[in-house]
Amino acid sequence: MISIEGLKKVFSLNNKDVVAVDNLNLHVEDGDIYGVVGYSGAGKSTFVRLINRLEEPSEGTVKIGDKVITSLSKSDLRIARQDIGMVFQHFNLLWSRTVAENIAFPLEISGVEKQEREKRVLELIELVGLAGREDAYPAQLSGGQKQRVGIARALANSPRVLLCDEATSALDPETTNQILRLLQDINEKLGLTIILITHEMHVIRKICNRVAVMEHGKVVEEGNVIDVFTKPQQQVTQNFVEQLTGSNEEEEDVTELKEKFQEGILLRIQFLGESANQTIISQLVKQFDIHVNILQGKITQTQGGSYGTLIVQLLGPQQDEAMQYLKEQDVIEVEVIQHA
Ligand SMILES: Nc1ncnc2c1ncn2[C@@H]1O[C@H](COP(=O)(O)OP(=O)(O)OP(=O)(O)O)[C@@H](O)[C@H]1O
Repeated sequence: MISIEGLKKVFSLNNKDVVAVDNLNLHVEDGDIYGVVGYSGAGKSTFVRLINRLEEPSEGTVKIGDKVITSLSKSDLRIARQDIGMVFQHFNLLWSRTVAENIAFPLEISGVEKQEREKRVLELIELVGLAGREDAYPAQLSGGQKQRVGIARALANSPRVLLCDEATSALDPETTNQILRLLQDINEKLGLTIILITHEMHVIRKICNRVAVMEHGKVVEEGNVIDVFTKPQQQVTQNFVEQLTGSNEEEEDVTELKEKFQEGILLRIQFLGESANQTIISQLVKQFDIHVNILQGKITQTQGGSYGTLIVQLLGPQQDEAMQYLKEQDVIEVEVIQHA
């Protein structure tokens, strides 16, 4: 488990103090893919760099397993860092070295013998899907392939923790999805704990099981992804969730929908993540003498189930009974927008 207590980082800039990370507390369980999301300047990059002491904290402790990282001497820190891989937004590859040589680099530093090194490099190349490209130079690779090299290099010393600092932010959407799938695969295959920093909520949605939202150097909200997505508490979290659900636009549309669909009952159904909710609409149509007119909606999948909203119109003799049935289901929340 990773345990972070009272972490603080103050930079001094033109004789002014900038508090980048401010009394940050966080607990990450083994095997988590833990997402940290926040707007630019929230302190995410500083935070992730404090974990392996690429930045020295001003205050606080970072504990990984039974090692207090923040109290280690420089030489002990070097050894402890073999347990903490890191992936960067701009890959940070060595441009004059081939793919295989880039991946071998951390193994050379930790003194692994040549034969063992070559074997490990081949395993890693296979793992990240770069077979056949071992002799290419970074300049000859696509962005996604460069990041695969970055990931393989980060995994070279078989770390227990992988820190990803905006690992997909320089990539197009399709490549982002491939890299996220690779991270998920590695998490499952190797049981690796991943802390992933991002400003993109869809990255959190795709692969994280837990999320922390950062603002002004602090964690302002945290929890299981599905809980935070379905019941965001803070304004900043609501803004991030709206990136995915488009609920901002939805509010504007509701007035129009009410005018356009004046018959029957208009309902907003919020799906709360349980997989059981997926057949609710079809069950409704089977059980009651009604028509369901789906007017608007966005349902999306997370690691914890589906969530999102649907706006529907119920029409027919049993529309009230159908509405009552929906209200009794505890895997959804139902709000009556209009009842003719
Ligand atoms: N080396 C530094 N010296 C002075 N101030 C810094 C330094 N590094 C970061 N900061 C400041 O600390 C704050 C947090 O920056 P940080 O880069 O950690 O945020 P972020 O959430 O990662 O944002 P971004 O995604 O834009 O990098 C910002 O106000 C930034 O200007």
